[in-house]
Amino acid sequence: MTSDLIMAPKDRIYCALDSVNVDDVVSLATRLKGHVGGIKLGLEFYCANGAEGYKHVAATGMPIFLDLKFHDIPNTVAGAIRAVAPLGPKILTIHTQGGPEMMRRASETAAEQAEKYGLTKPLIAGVTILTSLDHADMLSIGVQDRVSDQVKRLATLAHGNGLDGMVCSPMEITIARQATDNEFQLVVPGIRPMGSAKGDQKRVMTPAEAVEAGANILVIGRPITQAKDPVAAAKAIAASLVSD
Ligand SMILES: O=C(O)c1cc(=O)[nH]c(=O)n1[C@@H]1O[C@H](COP(=O)(O)O)[C@@H](O)[C@H]1O
Repeated sequence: MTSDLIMAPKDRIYCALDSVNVDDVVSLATRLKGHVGGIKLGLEFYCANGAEGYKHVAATGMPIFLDLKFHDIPNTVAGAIRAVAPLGPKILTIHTQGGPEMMRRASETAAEQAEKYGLTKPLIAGVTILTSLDHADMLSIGVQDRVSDQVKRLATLAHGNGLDGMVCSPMEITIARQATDNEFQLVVPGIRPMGSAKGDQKRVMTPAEAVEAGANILVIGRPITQAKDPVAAAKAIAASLVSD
């Protein structure tokens, strides 16, 4: 059995609201409330709107996954985590390729800051290999190993250096779980309901397949946000998830 922070199937879904428009994001976050577990704000939204924009979305009461994928030297990543910690995100991302010391510093800093501000420590999830990359892309940047082997290596490193979870494609869920433990939270983008466009995603599965494989959290953007009726799309995805 996987230790899971999530109770109802819909709570596994974090909808990626990738937009620069605060009003649009607040409006969609409000409409999705009760139908998904939370909202993911990423680089596009945060670069345009910063902490002030974040606070408008947080005011909807939706849990927020702040996905800024920090990737820098340990001191700089620790400083970035200190800067966003007071916002109280539920999940934060860093890149595992920043290495073991960076991951340890990120985790320690998140814990220190949570204590300082009386907040729950955010789940620090390490991004492994982006879901938009395949073996040929990895070869082009000099990584000879199969994607699954590299994800396994990064999973072991993340787990051993204080991270609470990791981001991987659905195709590596099984190998990531084997390399870690049942407490480790697997945050999984690259989710495409049957028949929806892959766009720039290369390593994908359906929501139900990903949950069956052991995903804790599903990150889903365009299949919900670009749907004619985003709430209906979110509800259909939640209904497709088998309750475990
Ligand atoms: O860290 C992420 O959330 C992430 C990692 C990854 O490997 N692939 C990936 O797509 N994501 C994010 O997940 C979301 C997926 O959006 P859609 O492709 O529209 O469902 C985007 O906001 C990405 O930034």
